[in-house]
Amino acid sequence: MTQLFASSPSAMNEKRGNFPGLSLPTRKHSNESGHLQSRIKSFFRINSSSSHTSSHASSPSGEREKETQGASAKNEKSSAFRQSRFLPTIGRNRSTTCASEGNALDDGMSPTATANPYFAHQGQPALRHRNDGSVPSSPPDTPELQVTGVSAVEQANTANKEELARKLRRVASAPNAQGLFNSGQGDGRPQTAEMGKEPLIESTITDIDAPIALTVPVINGDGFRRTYSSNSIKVRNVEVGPASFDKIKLIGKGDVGKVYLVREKKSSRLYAMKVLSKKEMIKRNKIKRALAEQEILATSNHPFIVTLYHSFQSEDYLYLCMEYCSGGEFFRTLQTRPGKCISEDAARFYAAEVTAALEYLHLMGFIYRDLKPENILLHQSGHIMLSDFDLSKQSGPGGAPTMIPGRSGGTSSAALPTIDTKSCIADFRTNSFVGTEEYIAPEVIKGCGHTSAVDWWTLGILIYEMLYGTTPFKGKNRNATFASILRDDVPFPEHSGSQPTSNLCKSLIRKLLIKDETKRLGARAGASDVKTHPFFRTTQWALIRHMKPPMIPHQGRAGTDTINFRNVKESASVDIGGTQDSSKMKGVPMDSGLATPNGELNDPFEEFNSVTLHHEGDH
Ligand SMILES: Nc1ncnc2c1ncn2[C@@H]1O[C@H](COP(=O)(O)OP(=O)(O)OP(=O)(O)O)[C@@H](O)[C@H]1O
Repeated sequence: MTQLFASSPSAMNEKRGNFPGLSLPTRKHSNESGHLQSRIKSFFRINSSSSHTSSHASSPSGEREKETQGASAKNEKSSAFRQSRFLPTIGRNRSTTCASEGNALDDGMSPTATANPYFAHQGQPALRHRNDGSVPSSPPDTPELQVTGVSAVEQANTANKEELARKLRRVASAPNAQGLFNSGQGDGRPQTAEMGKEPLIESTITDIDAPIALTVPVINGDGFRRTYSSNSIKVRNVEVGPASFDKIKLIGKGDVGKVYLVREKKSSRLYAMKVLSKKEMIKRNKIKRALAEQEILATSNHPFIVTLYHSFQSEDYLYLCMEYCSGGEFFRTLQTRPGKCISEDAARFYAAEVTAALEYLHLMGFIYRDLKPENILLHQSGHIMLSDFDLSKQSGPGGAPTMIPGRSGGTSSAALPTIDTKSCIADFRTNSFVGTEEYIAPEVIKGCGHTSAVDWWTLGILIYEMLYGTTPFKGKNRNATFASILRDDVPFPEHSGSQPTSNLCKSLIRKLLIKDETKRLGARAGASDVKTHPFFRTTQWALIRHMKPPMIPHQGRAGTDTINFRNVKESASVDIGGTQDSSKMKGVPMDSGLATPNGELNDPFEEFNSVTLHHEGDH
């Protein structure tokens, strides 16, 4: 068992730039709750007869880990996707950031974008490439807050560690480079038109204590409605506010937000609190992304997807109170390994967990779109947890998952019936230019729309990076990278220092990295295609949550020792310990420029849901 993350990071200067959304169709979801629930129900009905990822039962490690071992039928059902919930623990970390601060139309939510962002904009400075390893500026105007649990020495060392962290850092995620691309598209103001204008026709949670959960506001017309649909989550009106938490330490920083390790005063539990500046979101047109992230986190219920416990807002900030993944970023783990890579067996383990998480997301109608080691967090136990859903996209109502009979005469796994989760979002295409430079799929570069197949492409890149310590199409600049993505075969270097890669593994990578998305592995039946590839022949999908991860994060002495996180410098601290009740603090920052001609203020954050989510098994 390899113990990890203790070593100081070696100097690294690699960078990956992330992309902005160019345009997306407006979110139009009708009757989602019903669809989601029927999807889930039919999935479980089908799945009960097949071997599947979802039997993730209890997590054995960690004093704060929670187990729910459902004995009842209801519990068995829900436990198929999440039999265990983890409670917050420990850590130290790197963060992902936005690469650019375009002033465009948010989120790729503009309805107009059809331009090919690569060919139309080659050479433009729009998509900022953070080759200098710099860390974007933090959200400004964040007042100081009392910090507990951080020694003066540690704080004094921050500058040096920050320098190391910069070298370690290579990613900029979710940039809003739209401004780079979208001249002539829109007026550059935030897209508030489809936000919060439609009258609410239903705004109550009909039975917040019911085990099968429900719909929070439903918005009329072509608006979307939020749904929280799970047998094991109870949604309640938010039970906490900023003053309910003590801040311990800043552990991550993005371009509109910061992530703090916090302790809930009442329960003493640790959480990761993502605090997003409204002002910055408005400025950078990232409002919809934040709303989408909250929705996806609140809807998801899977052991490999970070758990949301509370979401609420104050006048200046949105708050997402999540499970604390004390193992930090998988990226950091990789970077601190010799050669920045891991063995094929270890790669198979992480690839399997990621596949399970993607399968779940697709089943729920979400395309993740930003898979990369930076967005894979490690739970204290060493299992993965996907995070950072601000680039994710929710499809409209899709089909129910269907059953694919096993192939007779195939391998044992191929002989089993499988689920076609692709059918859940099969027809959904979106056209944002989003992703991370080295991970971006050819169809995204071409700008002709993309589907959930982009997630299988990124899985191929991830597996490659785990094995080779670099990505396959990385060029000397963005255009070279894009050209290579569009044109080149996957290189499999075989120099003396490189570890041998099996033919099965190469076959999987090649199939995931097929440039034609319709021929790519996953195009036929989604995750089932991937899971039945012979590379995973030895993978026990149903037991994967019970397997011992190849690398176990170091634990600090105290739960608050964030040893697996980099030290993030905080220029201005967010006052998460304010005294006001969050529910009374909603509103638009006064200088947001969102006043209508009549002087009324549109609140772009009106649709942000303030909820507390009780997960089955948590106390
Ligand atoms: N639940 C968590 N547990 C532990 N650390 C976390 C958690 N969530 C986020 N972090 C840390 O904070 C960092 C920033 O989080 P995240 O990527 O979600 O923020 P972001 O503002 O969306 O960043 P970006 O601009 O890169 O998208 C992560 O890279 C990670 O290091």
